[in-house]
Amino acid sequence: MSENTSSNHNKNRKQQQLDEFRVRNAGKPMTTNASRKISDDERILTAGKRGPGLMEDVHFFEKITSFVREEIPERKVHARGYGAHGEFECYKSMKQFTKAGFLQEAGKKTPLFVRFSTVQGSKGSKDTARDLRCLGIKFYTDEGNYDMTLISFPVLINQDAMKFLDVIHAYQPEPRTGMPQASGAHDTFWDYVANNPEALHMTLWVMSDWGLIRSYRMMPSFSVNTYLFVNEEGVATFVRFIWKPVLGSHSLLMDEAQKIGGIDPDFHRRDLREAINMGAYPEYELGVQMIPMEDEHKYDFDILDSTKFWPEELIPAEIVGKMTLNRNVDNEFAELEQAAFNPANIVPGIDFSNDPVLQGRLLAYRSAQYHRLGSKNYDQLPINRPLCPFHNNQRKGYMQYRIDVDETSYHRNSLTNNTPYTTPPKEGGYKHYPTKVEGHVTREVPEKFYDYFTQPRIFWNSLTSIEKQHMIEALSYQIGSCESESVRQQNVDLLVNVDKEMATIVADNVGVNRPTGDHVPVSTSYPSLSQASTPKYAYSLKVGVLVGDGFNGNEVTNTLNTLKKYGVFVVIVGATLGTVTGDDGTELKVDETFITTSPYLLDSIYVVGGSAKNMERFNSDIMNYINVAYKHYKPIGVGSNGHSYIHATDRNNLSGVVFAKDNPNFGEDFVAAIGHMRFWDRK
Ligand code: HEM
Repeated sequence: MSENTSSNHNKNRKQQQLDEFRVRNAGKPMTTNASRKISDDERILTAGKRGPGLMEDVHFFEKITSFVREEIPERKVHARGYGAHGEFECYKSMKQFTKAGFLQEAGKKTPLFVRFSTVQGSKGSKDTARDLRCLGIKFYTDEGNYDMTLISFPVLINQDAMKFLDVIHAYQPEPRTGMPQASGAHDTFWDYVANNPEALHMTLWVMSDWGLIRSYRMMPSFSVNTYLFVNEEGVATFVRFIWKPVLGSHSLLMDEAQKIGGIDPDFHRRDLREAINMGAYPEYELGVQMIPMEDEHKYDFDILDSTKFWPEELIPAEIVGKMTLNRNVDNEFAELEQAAFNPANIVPGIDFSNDPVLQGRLLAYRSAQYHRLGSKNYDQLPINRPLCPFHNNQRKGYMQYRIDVDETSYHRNSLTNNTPYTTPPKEGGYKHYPTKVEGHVTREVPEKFYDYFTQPRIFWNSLTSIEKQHMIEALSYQIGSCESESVRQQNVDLLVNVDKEMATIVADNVGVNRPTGDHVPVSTSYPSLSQASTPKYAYSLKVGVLVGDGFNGNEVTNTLNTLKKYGVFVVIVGATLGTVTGDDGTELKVDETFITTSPYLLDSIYVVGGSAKNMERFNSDIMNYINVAYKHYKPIGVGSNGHSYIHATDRNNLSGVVFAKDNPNFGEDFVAAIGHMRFWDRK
C-alpha cells in the first residue's frame, strides 16, 4: 500500500483515490525498481579504482535508461500549461433541461481537475504569450468522467475540424526556421489569416486585451462548440458553456506581457499556485446559454458555427454553479502532463451537436493521447481514472494495470451470463439524442458560415477606445513583424471589412497602401464583449511595498493592516533580503529585493521610502519602480515619507496616485485605487 503524502483535511473522493498512488520517498532506503537496496548511487562499478566500467552495473543501467526516457511527446497543441484540483458546486437544479447527475440538485458537489494552457508555444515557452488559452476540466462525476474543454474566447479560428490542422501549421514555428516560439507575429500565420477569412474573427480576439490575461484566475472560458442538453423526457436543448471568473476578466498590457515573458516565464503558473497556497482559491461561475431546438435557425448567425459567438445580450448565460480550485498538484508530470481531456467524454444528459468542429474533435483527442501517453490504457492513470468502476471487454495493451479475471472478453456469451451487461437508457445507459438527419453526403458549407465580417465588426464596435488602441498596437506589431509586404498588404485589405479607420492606421504603421473599400455596415455592439463590463477587486492583487530602514512605523503598520483586511497580497521589497526596521522599532521581513522582483510583476506599488546602505542606488531603484508602474497606469500609494520621489507640479492631477500625507483615510483610498486596477486617463 502506498503512502499518503497530503494532509487529511476535507478530502473529496478523488483526492482519496489519488492518495492510493501518492508516495513519499524521503526518509526511506534507496532501492532499485525491483526493491534491492542500493549501497552507492554516485560511482559506476569499475574493475579497479582507475579501471573500466563493468557491464554488470545494472543499477547504473537502470538509472541511465530511466533518465533518458523520462520525457514523453509534448501535446501537439497546448504543450504549455498548468492546473489544479478543485470542485464544482451546483447552485440550482437543471433537471428541466438535462439529466446530467452533477447538475440535478443545488448543493451537489463534484470533484474536478483542471489544466489551463496556451496553444502555440512548446512546453518550455512563456506563460504570457499573446495567444488563445484553453481550459480542460475533468469532472469526476458519479456517472463517469465528464471532460469539458473550453477556450478563453467565445469563438474559434476555424469552422471545420479539417482546417484546424492547417491553421496550427501556419501558427506554430515556421518549418524552415523553427521560429518564432510562442508568437503568431510571423509570415505564415498572417498569410493564413489573409487567405482564410474565417480566421479573422478569432485573430482579432487574440489581438485584443483578451489575448493577454493577467492571471488564470481572471480568465473566462467558453465551450465555443455547441452541445446538447437532454432531459429525462428525451427533450434536447442546444447549449454552450461559459465560465466567468469571480475576480472578473483582466489583462496585461503588451509591453508588460513581453517583459514578464523574460523576467518570469512561469508568471501564470506561479500566480495560480501562490493564490491557492494563500487560500485565495480561484472561483469561476458556470453559465449556460441555451437555445430551444425550434429556434435553431432564428439567429443571423449559424449556431453551429464555431467562429461565431452567441451574444449574451440575446442568449443570456444562466448561472448554474461554481468551480473552486483549492489544491495544487503534488507532481507536475503525474498530474498535469499525464492528464488527458477529451470532448468525447460526456455523461448522460449531455450530447454532441452537428457542429463540424466538434465532430472532428471527437476523434482527434484519443488519437493524440494514445500517441502522447504511449498506451491505450492511459485512462487507468491516477489522474484520468474515473471514480466509478469501469467494465468492458477491452483487454491487454501496453501498461495494463488491471488484472481482469473473467473467463470471457466478448459480448453475447453464455459462460459469464452475457456480462459485462449493457444498461438500457432508462436505467442510466447512454443513448444518443435521435437528431433527425437528412441530406446528401457532401463537403459543402452551410450558408451563414460565409458571413465572415459581421461579428468581427460587432466585436470592434463593442470595445472601449483604450481597448481599440491596444488592438491597433497589437495588429501593428504582429503584421509589422511579417517580412512579406504582400502579406502585410493582404491583411490590411482584410481588416478594412472590420473598420476602415483601424485598417488605415495599421496600413500606415506597417508601411503598405491604405485600404480601399469600407467596413461592413453594422453598428451593433454588445457590452459583454468588452472587459470593461467585468467586475474588479483589490482582493488578491499584488502590491509591492518599497521600503527601507527608518520607515514611518505607525503609517505603514496601519496601511498593511488595511491591505490585509481586503485580502491584498503584499510583497515587501527592500534593498537587501533580511529585515527593515521602522522609526518605532517595527520590523518587516523583506520578501524580495529590487533585483529579485520587478515592477512588471506587481499590480501596484506603495512607495514608503526610508534609508539603505547605498542611498543613491536605493533611490534610483524606487524611481524605476514608480516610472514603470506609472507608465502602465497602475495605482501608486505614496507614504508621507515617499513624497520626494514624485516630481510633479500638480500632485492632484496624478490620476491613480494616492498620497498618505494629511489623509487619515489613506489605507482605504489606496485599496480603492488598487481595485480600480488601471487609470487610463493618466497622461
Ligand atoms: C472549440 C474548439 C476547441 C476547444 C475548446 C479545444 C480545447 C482544447 C483543450 C482544453 C485541450 C486540452 C489541453 C490540455 O490538455 O490541457 C485541447 C487539446 C487538444 N486539442 Fe483542442 N480545442 C478545440 C479545437 C480543436 C480542434 C478543431 C482540434 C483538431 C481537430 C483540436 C485538437 C487538439 C489536440 C490534438 C489536443 C491535444 C490533446 C492531447 O494531447 O492531450 N482541438 N483542446
